[in-house]
Amino acid sequence: MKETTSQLFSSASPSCCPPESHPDAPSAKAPSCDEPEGRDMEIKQVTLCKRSGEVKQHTKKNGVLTAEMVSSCVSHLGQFGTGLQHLYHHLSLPSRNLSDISILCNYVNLQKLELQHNKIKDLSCVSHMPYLVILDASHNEIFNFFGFQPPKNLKEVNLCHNHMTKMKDLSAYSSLSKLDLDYNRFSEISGLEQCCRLTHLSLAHNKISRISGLGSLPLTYLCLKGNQLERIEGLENLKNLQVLDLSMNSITSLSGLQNLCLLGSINLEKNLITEIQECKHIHDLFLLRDLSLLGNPVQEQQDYRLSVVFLLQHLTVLDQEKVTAEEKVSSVNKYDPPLEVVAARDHMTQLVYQLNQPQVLYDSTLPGADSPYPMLVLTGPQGGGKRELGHRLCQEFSEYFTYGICHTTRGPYYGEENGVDYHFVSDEDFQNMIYMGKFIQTMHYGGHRFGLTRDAIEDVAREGLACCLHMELEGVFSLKKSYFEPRYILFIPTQLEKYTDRLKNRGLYTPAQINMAVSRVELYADTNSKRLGFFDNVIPCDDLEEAYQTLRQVVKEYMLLEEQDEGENIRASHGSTSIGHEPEEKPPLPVLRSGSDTLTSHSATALDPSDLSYRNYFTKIQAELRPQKNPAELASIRRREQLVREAIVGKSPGVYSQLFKRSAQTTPSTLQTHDLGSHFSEDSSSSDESHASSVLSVPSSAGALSGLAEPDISVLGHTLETLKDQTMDSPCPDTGQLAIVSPPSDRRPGSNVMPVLPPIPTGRKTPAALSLDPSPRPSPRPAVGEGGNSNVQG
Ligand SMILES: Nc1ncnc2c1ncn2[C@@H]1O[C@H](COP(=O)(O)OP(=O)(O)OP(=O)(O)O)[C@@H](O)[C@H]1O
Repeated sequence: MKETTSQLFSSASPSCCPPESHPDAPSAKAPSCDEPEGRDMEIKQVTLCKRSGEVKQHTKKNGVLTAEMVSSCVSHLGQFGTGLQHLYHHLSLPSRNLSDISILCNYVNLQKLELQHNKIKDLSCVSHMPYLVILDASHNEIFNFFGFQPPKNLKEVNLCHNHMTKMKDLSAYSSLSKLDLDYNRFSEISGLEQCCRLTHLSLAHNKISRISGLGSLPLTYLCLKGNQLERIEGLENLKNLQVLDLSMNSITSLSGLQNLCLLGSINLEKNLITEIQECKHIHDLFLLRDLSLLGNPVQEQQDYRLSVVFLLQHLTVLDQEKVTAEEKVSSVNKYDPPLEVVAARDHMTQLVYQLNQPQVLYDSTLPGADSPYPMLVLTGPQGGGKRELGHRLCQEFSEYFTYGICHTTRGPYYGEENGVDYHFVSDEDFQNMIYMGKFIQTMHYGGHRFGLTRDAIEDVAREGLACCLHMELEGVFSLKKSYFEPRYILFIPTQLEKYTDRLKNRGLYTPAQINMAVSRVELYADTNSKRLGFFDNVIPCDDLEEAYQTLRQVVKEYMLLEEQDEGENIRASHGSTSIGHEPEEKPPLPVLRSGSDTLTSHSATALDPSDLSYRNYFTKIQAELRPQKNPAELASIRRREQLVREAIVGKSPGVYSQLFKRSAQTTPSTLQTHDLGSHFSEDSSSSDESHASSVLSVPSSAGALSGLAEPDISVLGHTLETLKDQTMDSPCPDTGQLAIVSPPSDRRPGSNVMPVLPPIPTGRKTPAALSLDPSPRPSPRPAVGEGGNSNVQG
């Protein structure tokens, strides 16, 4: 179309709008609009050009750009100037063998000029194009960097594949936003500091050995591919950078990228990065989605891909391959497995090695899988005082408890005795014990291994005592997967400064160990708040004396000692309501309520007390695997039932219910995010929430929720009915009063004895048995004291 009318041809003419008519235009000799000769000449030239291909050919050979060629290559008609003349403003002359384009001095109105793949050395004509916005002179023979006066509006310049060696000050090119200078011979970046609009800069395949001169440019894209860089530097202020290509250099470290928080893509292919740990430098770049380390030595490292995916969990593409969800999960499970995964793996390991042992008749004092052995597990962060409290408890209640001694590979602290505090063993022995299937659970902590053997519990049981243990959270998770069903009491520091000081005063730990211990407080608090009833009780341990008083109170109530002392009849009433339980069958010793006594469920089959098979460990697991109500539902039901019970027995939420405040809105939603495995362990004990606060006077922390939930009428109706039936059927034999007890669903499923069972095994606690014991157990004693009393690592 542009070649059909002479009028339009004339629009492309330099004569239409002389440079002088534009205030910004540099002085250039151009015919004025009034000059009829100019227009005539142009029309003539173009006509000539159209008629004679020969002439055109001839012009090309010379490499001199002619007006005819210009006329045939202009496009994009637009209105221009005050008079709104029609002008072409786009000239495209690629691959014309041009070397002389001086004629373009006359084309002052061009806005876009494409001259790629020619033989141009001189671009000075551009000085006459005040309106030029885009210039592409790539693949030419230009030596002179920006050898023209700055067009005011010049935004995009492509000078790739030329022969330029030195950059110059471009502060006059204030509109410049995109600059491509690939394949030149620059050895230094300079002169760009004032280009305050420059967002795209490419200097690929030059000879740059150091990144400099970028100041704080607003770059969003930077390519320095194929240079001679050895380190990443000078980028720290490029806060807008989103895409960075540093491939094909000799870079060894990712240091220098850590502040570029908008980076979304980094190409570091074909460099010399050897360490996976280098990824830590870009770990905090939360917008980073695409990273390529192809062709780096680091790729040969074992588990390279999983490690990188783990370190950079926001990545969606690594080494040009999509990061899959499976890879993300596997990497987390490998390098920072959730507690459930750690516990499941540990449980599986111990179980497999145990099953691998030649099957022998085991002379066990422990009750069978169907009647759990009473255990008390004190848990909490290291050095929180649980060990001291456990020892003290075992001293005061020595008739009922003694200390279960774990194995550890760590050396004894000053004052610790082998066989009293721990069985101190070598790594090799510990590993052998694993192979021999000795452990019920193990865990790594602080570079050492800890483990509870079946024998350790057996030793205590043989004495007719209940076993008291202390362990970290992972141990609890693992133990919950076993057939033991202890009571779990969490000791948690609520004043972190005080806790830190206590750890420091012990003089046993390095700052890193202290940091780790302190950081784990949150883990415990989180577990408590997100897993209803996971712990049976939570006791703050900022003040050890107070904590101990609470502990002994809790334990007394577990064992119904107070009720006995005070002549109360609650225990008797429990006995009287037990199905198939004769009063004379009551165990002679106080009892510990097991963690699952209070399992509250609406599944009749799961709670049928006459179903003895339920108590079988494997049946229990199968039952857990069956589809069931989701934890949020169960928790909600439990809360509501508890509300009813509390209302009936006239109990208000206990003092510790406020310890870890939770909101009714957040807890269920968090629960829903747990995996199925975590529900299992939770279900086996979570009901203790209701039990702890309904039957015990010291409620569990989970009781905090009790006042928050809106009662569900149907559930309340059901619970009220159940309780009514119970109380009607269960007159207290001693007092004749109606005893308030938990509904049958609150008891250990299948229990045919008191709901507070199991009993401490008494069979072997006889003087004879004790006197036959060749190595009487040392009496429990306080553990390593506080206050830094000359603690030396053994
Ligand atoms: N079998 C086990 N399973 C899990 N955790 C265990 C086990 N045995 C001990 N632990 C726990 O491992 C952590 C480190 O044990 P260590 O004996 O070194 O602690 P500590 O410095 O003496 O502090 P604490 O007074 O809490 O025991 C402690 O929190 C301890 O309770």
